[in-house]
Amino acid sequence: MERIMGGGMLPLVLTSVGVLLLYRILVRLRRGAPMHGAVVVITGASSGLGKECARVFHAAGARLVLCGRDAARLQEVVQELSGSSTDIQHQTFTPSTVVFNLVRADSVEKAAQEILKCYGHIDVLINNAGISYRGNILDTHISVQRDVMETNYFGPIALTQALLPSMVQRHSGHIVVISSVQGKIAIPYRSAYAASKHATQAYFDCLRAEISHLGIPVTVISPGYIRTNLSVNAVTGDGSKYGVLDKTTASGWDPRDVADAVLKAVRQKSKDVVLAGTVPTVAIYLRTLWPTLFFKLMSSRARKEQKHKDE
Ligand SMILES: NC(=O)C1=CN([C@@H]2O[C@H](COP(=O)(O)OP(=O)(O)OC[C@H]3O[C@@H](n4cnc5c(N)ncnc54)[C@H](OP(=O)(O)O)[C@@H]3O)[C@@H](O)[C@H]2O)C=CC1
Ligand SMILES: CCCCCCCCCCCCCCCC(=O)OCC(=O)COP(=O)(O)O
Repeated sequence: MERIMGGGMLPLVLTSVGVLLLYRILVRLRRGAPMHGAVVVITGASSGLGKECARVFHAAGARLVLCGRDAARLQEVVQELSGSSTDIQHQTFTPSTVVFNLVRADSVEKAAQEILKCYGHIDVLINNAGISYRGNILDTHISVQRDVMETNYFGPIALTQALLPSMVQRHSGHIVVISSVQGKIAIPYRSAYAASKHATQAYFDCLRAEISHLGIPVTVISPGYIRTNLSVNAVTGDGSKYGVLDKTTASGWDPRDVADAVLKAVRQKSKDVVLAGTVPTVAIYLRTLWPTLFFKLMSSRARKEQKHKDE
């Protein structure tokens, strides 16, 4: 045996162990950061994409802090997650909840302190909460433009700025924001929403650059249509609720698939991710590479939509 090991087996064994180790390192690098025990804060966790993100991060073993305006609906999510057992490969933790309205600056500041008290620190902040809008600029009250901006832009950036110092102090953390394809291209009759998402993209791009040396990644995720109640909950030009499940929303991506992609982006610390089909992706490139054609297409889309409304 000694002769066999000495005469050729040893290099073979060492090479095999080396290859196996390399393989395990590559698999770990591909999978990205582990989520087990990570403290993950999710806003807008009571429904839609936020609720699905809660499900996938919970299953991955994260310690969740779920945020929303409605305490009862957040508790329902906690009950659902605590009762679920499918797909779970790790020890799981019962989520905590923090109830607050993103548009109220004082409540955001208080909520940030409450969030930090849950586990003493946070590892990942997922700014997901948001509201959409349907309307013609000519018929839209300026207060509606401001309200959408408060929910989708000022609220998330206020929460980010309130939580960031604790991440900087620990030299650790990760900021994530759910933007939209409409943070990259503006389509007619979505002025308030598209403007808030463009502002979101710009702010978090600046933040990424400013804190990259601190080892705190910033991930902007821009999905296309997702099958949620976003259009039902959208506001119109006079501030009333739109209340319609649009065909584009109803035929959108399954929120579970989008949540899986969010988990992957967080694990891999991706910087900017577009989760959309061919047409929106081509439209994003067209906006930069051939803007005159893009603007023509948008004008034609606006005319068609207006004609449809007039009929
Ligand atoms: N659905 C889609 O087609 C797409 C959605 N997105 C983005 O995904 C994110 C999630 O939306 P989605 O799940 O689709 O829609 P939903 O309407 O299902 O969820 C929106 C969530 O935001 C929360 N929210 C709304 N306003 C406030 C507020 N003032 N303060 C605190 N929380 C608030 C709601 O919580 P509650 O009412 O309980 O307070 C709710 O949980 C949004 O940022 C949206 O822009 C991006 C691309 C496409
Ligand atoms: C293959 C040839 C392509 C040529 C490109 C032509 C340009 C076509 C325009 C496409 C517009 C896509 C819009 C996508 C919008 C979107 O996905 O928004 C996601 C949301 O946030 C949805 O919110 P909403 O409230 O609007 O439902």
